[in-house]
Amino acid sequence: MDKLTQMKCDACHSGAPKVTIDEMEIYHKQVLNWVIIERESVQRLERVYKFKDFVSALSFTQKVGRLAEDEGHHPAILTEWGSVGVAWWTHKIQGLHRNDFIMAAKTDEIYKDFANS
Ligand SMILES: C[C@H](O)[C@H](O)[C@H]1CNC2=NC(N)=NC(=O)C2=N1
Repeated sequence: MDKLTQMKCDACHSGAPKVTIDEMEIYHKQVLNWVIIERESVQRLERVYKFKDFVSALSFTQKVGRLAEDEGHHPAILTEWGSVGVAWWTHKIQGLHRNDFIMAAKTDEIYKDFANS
């Protein structure tokens, strides 16, 4: 199984396939801190990251935003004092695509720079 952090997102299009249950299980093993949750009939990946203050939370948010722009795939983000909630799903297919697991893994990589601060 290739590492999600080394993959690039595919261009999103409405005909793109959602991940199968088997793929979901395989990919989820690399992003175990994320939950797969269905909201308004759309499956998504969600994780809440903790920070020492708002400035750190905002800095992390900006880095995730830059990653999203670089990959052309964007999250829902809730930035608060001390925490940032991130959700990944693919709007075009109203569900989970491999892109979302790639982005969750890359979001975890960004957090490594903050985890011990
Ligand atoms: C035109 C643009 O690339 C597309 O609309 C992209 C933008 N970012 C996206 N992000 C997410 N999460 N899902 C999408 O379907 C999506 N589509």
